[in-house]
Order: sequence, then structure tokens, then C-alpha cells
Amino acid sequence: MARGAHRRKGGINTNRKGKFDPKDENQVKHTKIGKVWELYEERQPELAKIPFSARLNFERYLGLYDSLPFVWRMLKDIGSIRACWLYLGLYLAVQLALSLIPAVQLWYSGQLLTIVGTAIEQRTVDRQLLFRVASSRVACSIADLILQHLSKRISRPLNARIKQYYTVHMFNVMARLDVPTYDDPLVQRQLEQAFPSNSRQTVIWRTVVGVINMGSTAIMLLSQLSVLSTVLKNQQDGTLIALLSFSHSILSSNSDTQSLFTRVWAATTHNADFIKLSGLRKAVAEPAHRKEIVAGNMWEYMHSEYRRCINILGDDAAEFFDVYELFNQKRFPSFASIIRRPLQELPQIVFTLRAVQYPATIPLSLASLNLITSTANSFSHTLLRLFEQTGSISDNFATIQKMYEAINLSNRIPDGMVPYPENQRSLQMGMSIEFRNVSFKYPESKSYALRNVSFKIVKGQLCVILGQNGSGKSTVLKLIARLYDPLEGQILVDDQDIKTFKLADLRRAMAILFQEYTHFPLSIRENIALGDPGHSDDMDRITQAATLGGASEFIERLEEGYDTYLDRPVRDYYSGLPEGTMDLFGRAVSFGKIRGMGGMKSNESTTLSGGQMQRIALSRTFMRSSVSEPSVGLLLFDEPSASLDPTAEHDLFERLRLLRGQKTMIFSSHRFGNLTRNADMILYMHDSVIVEEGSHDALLKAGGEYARIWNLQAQAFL
Ligand SMILES: Nc1ncnc2c1ncn2[C@@H]1O[C@H](COP(=O)(O)OP(=O)(O)OP(=O)(O)O)[C@@H](O)[C@H]1O
Repeated sequence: MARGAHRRKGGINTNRKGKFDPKDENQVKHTKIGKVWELYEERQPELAKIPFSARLNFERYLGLYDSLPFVWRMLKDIGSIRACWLYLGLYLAVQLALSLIPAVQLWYSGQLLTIVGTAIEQRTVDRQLLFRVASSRVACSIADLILQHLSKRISRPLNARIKQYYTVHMFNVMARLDVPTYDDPLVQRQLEQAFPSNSRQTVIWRTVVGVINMGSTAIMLLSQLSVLSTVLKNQQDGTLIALLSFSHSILSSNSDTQSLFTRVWAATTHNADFIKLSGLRKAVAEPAHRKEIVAGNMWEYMHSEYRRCINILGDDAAEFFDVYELFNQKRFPSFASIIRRPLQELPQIVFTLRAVQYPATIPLSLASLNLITSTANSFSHTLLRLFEQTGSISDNFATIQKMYEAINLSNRIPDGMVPYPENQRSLQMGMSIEFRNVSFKYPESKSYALRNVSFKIVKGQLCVILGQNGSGKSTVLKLIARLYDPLEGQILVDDQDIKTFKLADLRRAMAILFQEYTHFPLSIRENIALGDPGHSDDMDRITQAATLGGASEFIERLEEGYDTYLDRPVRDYYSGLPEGTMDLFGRAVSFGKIRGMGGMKSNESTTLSGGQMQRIALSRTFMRSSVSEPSVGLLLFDEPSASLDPTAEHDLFERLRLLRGQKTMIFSSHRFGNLTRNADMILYMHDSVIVEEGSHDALLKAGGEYARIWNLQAQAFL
């Protein structure tokens, strides 16, 4: 996304194909909004400029047909949810009744009119009829209220059930996607469209409600129309007044400042002062910068720069929507809004003329004017709603299609067929790994991360991959784990192509510690147990893994021990707390909101040091890599000691050395030392290729780059 651009907050979830190119002047209109912002709006087709036509966006209906099989699948899925059809039936009945009420009310209003007419002509009122009609009207209003309430009562559990059903689907998709698929921006967009993160309702529910509402709106229209025509039959100029009111309300619905959200647009800024000002604002609000701001005595400079930028920009130093609002207010009203005003007055004028002509009918005409204008208004609103509903239904159908496509999304890394290992005993000596002329580029990257890499590690060996930052060490490990597949060349495991093995089997046979290890927003116990989900209940195994990873001591010192959450995933909600409230529910209160950081983000994570975090990640790897665990044959460690102190590093390597001969181990590291001296094989990488290969002694003897750096280091300790 372009710098400074806004995501479409609650805007149209467009399902359109194609591309929006701000530089395309034929398609895109550029407007400078104040000194700071540049707005790029898609030019509207000529048809869309005609009032009201924007609602009849035919393009939206084109894809409807393609979506139908997915809608059918949705219906079948909904049918499988417990008691869903029953609730749906009830909801349908209530909506049907609700849709008929306006017509019934209208009919009674017509009756009232007839009573007035008779009263004027005959100077008598049929009291009984009047009472019946009036009480029926009241009954209608009460029925409407009750039905509205019922509709809400039924829709809530229905929506909740449908939402829950699809949340499970969504979780499944999100959990099972592999790295290249998940990282693909198109897939990310597809997922966001299929399962919007900010929506409380599922698209399924919106569609169900939409379709039902569309039906009931159509019924409402037809019934209102038929009653209205009966009422108008006896009213002088009724049709004319109705038409005038109708056109007025249609025009007024086509508002002047058509919301940005219904269009395709983008906004950005290139204004250096505004960008700087925003950066300064962010820097002082972000706690991470506080130490440096204070220690570096930066505040005076920051303050004067901030003031300088504000002085230059003046009123324009504001976020896009604020400036846009101001800008919009300055636009001249549209033609539609200009003719709307006189049109609003016309029914009154017609009525007055008529009243002057026939003074005797004034009371009746007053009543009928009221009835006709209000009915015409309500009729036109219903009609507009119907158009809107049909439009959004086609969007919803397309989103349903997207959702099911996301549910069916297949992973980029194809699964193999052959079980691995053939027999469990074969793993007891480790796994052999061979790269044959492997080249690889990351999906979004143009340059090679590995070029023509070949090596062989035999079973039970300890191999260290050395090299500078970015030389390709981690990439080798990622390819062994089949997070990606090579672009060219072949990787062999136990002398067989890695692609032939079942992915789940292969990954079960290896344990990996990534350099950019993460912590799950779960308890420490779960964080370690996830290393071997099959034994997540085995507390002995978890504590053993924590001991091997060097984490058990500090975990036991934590107040909640293994149940401590490193990052609490659920936040507390509060507002208006008195200032003395420093903690709540046993956790520190976050006053981040005061600094304008937005939201009620809480400080609920336990702060551990980098080394402690790494020990937890190590423990997770040890869940499956202890000596007694025969199902693992390969251990991959990407910079396992980066954050460890020398003692912890020494202890770790000692433990790992014990595994030699029983498991194949591959380390990636920048460090020359104990580990490299003990390695069976060192691969020295530079700029995506292996430049040296051999044991410590062999490489020293060869006198290449490895020997040069080793000797440099040795001199440093002399
Ligand atoms: N996800 C990614 N997408 C695109 N390029 C990547 C990605 N990960 C790594 N690269 C690039 O691939 C090259 C090799 O990266 P790799 O992580 O394998 O290096 P490394 O030797 O492990 O570095 P370090 O010592 O810093 O960990 C680098 O140029 C890096 O910028």
C-alpha cells in the first residue's frame, strides 16, 4: 500500500477484477486536497452522473451467475447447522408479516380518509367504524413493534450459530496454509475479503438477511402500491401529488456529496513536512523511543521541528478525512440538490391551488395531502432500499464465492505420497541430506537466495553452515524443512527426492529452531508443548524439555510458572478509571490511550529478556529432540545461541554434542568457535553460494576465507 494511503475503512469490499492505476489519467481523476493530500478517484461512467442511476450498477450483477454454485453450497452448509432451518423459517415468517404491515397501515389510513370524506359530505361520523379503524391502526403499530423485537430475538442466535460454524472453517484455512501461499499478497487479500477481520456479521448472514429482506421489500412495495392506487382513485390530484413527492424523495436520496466509500479511490501524500510531522508525532507517542529521546536530549529539537512543520502547513496539517471533509463543504451544490428545493414545495402549491378552487374540501385534502406525501416518501425509500439490496446481494454472492474459494485454497507446496521413514529404526542414526545444484529465489524476490548449491551430510553428522548476513544459511534450512521448494535442482533425504515424502511425516522427523522464532500468545506450557503437539499433556516431557533448553529455572520463578502467558491474547476493557487505579484484575492498567496510541492496548505481556525468550523457543525444539526421542532424526538450528550468554551457549552445545551419531544436526551461525571446531562438516557460504566445504582442520589447512577469519579471531584473544 502506498505511503500515507488509507485502507478502505468500512468501505466497499470490491470484488472487481482489474487494476486501479492512479497514473492513468483517462480512468482516474486527480484532485489536490489542500497542501498535503492527493486524491485519486476513479472517473464515474456518464451513466452514473444521472441521479439515481448509481444505484443501478449493472456491473455488479454480471458475476451473479458464477456465484450461484457457491450460494447453493452455502445453503447446504447452513442446513447442516443445528436447528438452523427452524430459526430461518421463523425469521422468514416474521419478515413476511413485517413487510405487509405498511400496506395494512396504509389501507387503514385510507379508511380514515373515507370517514373524513363521508363526514364532510353527510355531516355525520360512523363512530363505530372510526373506533375500529383507529384501534386497528394502533394494533398494527404494536404488532410492528413486537415483530421487530421477535426478528431481533431470532436473528441473534441464528447469526451467532452461522458465524461460529464459519469461524471453524476460517480457522482451518488460516492454520493449514503453507508459507508461500500464506505470504502471497493476493492470498492475503482473498482471505481478508472472505473473512473480514472487523466484521461482526458473517457475509453468510448478511446474504441470508439480504435475500430475505429483498423478498420482503418487494412484497412491501407491491402491497403498498396496490393499496396506494386504491386510495388515490378517489382523490383529486392524488396521483400528481404522489408523483411530485415521489420524485422529490428520490432526488433527495441521491446526495450531493456521494460518499467516497461507494467509489474506488486512493489518497496519498508526498508532502515532506507532513510526513516529517507525522513521524515526530509517532516518535513521541511510541514508548519504544522514550529512552533515546530522553538520553539524547532530543525533545527541544523535535518540538521546534514540529512547530515549524505546523506553521508551514497551517490548517492542512491534518489527516486525510478531516481535510477532505472541509474540502467537500466548499464544493457547490449539485443540480439535483438545486431543483430538489422547489420540488419539495410543489405538492403544497398544488394543494393550495386546489383548496382555493374547492374550499369545501379543505379538511379532506389536508388529510389526503399528508397521507399521499408520507406514503410516496415511504414508497420511494422502499424502492431505493430494494435497489441497494439487490446491489449488495450481488456483492455478497461474490464474497461467498471468495470465501469458499479461500476454504478450498490449496497449498503451493505439493504433498508427497511416500511415508517417511520406512521403519522407525532407520531414524536412530539420523537422516542424510543432500543438495544437488539447488537454486532458489523467494517468491516476491528477483535475486537468488541460493545459487547452484550442492553438498551432502551423512547420517548422524554435525554440520555448521557459516557465512555473513544474507549469505543464504537460513534459506538452506528452510528448504530442508520444505517451507519452500527449490527453483532448480534437487534435495534428497536418505537418497530419495524430498518431494516424494509425505510432508507431515517429513516434518515429524525433524525439529527446527528458527532464527526468527516466535512466541505464541499462549501459556509457557503450551509454548513448549507445541514442539510436540502429540505429547502436549505430558508435563514431565514439558519440564524435561524446559530443562534441556535451559528455561526451567526462570520459569519456576515466575508467579504463575508454566501457566504464565507471555502475551495475553485477551484484553480487558475499561474506561474512565480514576487515576489511582494502577492495576486491575491483577494486571497493570495501560494508559496508552492518553498518549493517543489508539485503542486500549494493554501491557499484559510478561517481559522476559531476549535470552529467556530464546530458551523457551529452544525448549520447544527439545520437546522432540531429546536423546530418548527416536522419531526425530534431524535437528535444524538457525543461530540457536544468538541471545544466549556464554555459559548457556556452552551448556547447549555440550547437550547437543551428546546427540552426535544418533541425530543429524545442522546449525547456521556467524560464530567461529567451539561449534565449528567440533563439526564434522563446515559449509562456508558467501553471497548465495557455498565457497568452502570441509572440517575445521581441512579448512584451516586450505587457508581460505574460513582460515583467515579464524586466525583474525584467534589474534583478538591473544
Ligand atoms: N522471505 C524472504 N523474502 C525475500 N527475500 C528473502 C526472504 N528471506 C530472506 N531473503 C533474502 O534471501 C537472502 C538469503 O537470506 P538468508 O536468510 O538465508 O540469509 P542468512 O545467511 O541466514 O542471513 P543471517 O545471517 O542474517 O540470518 C538474503 O538476501 C535475504 O534478503
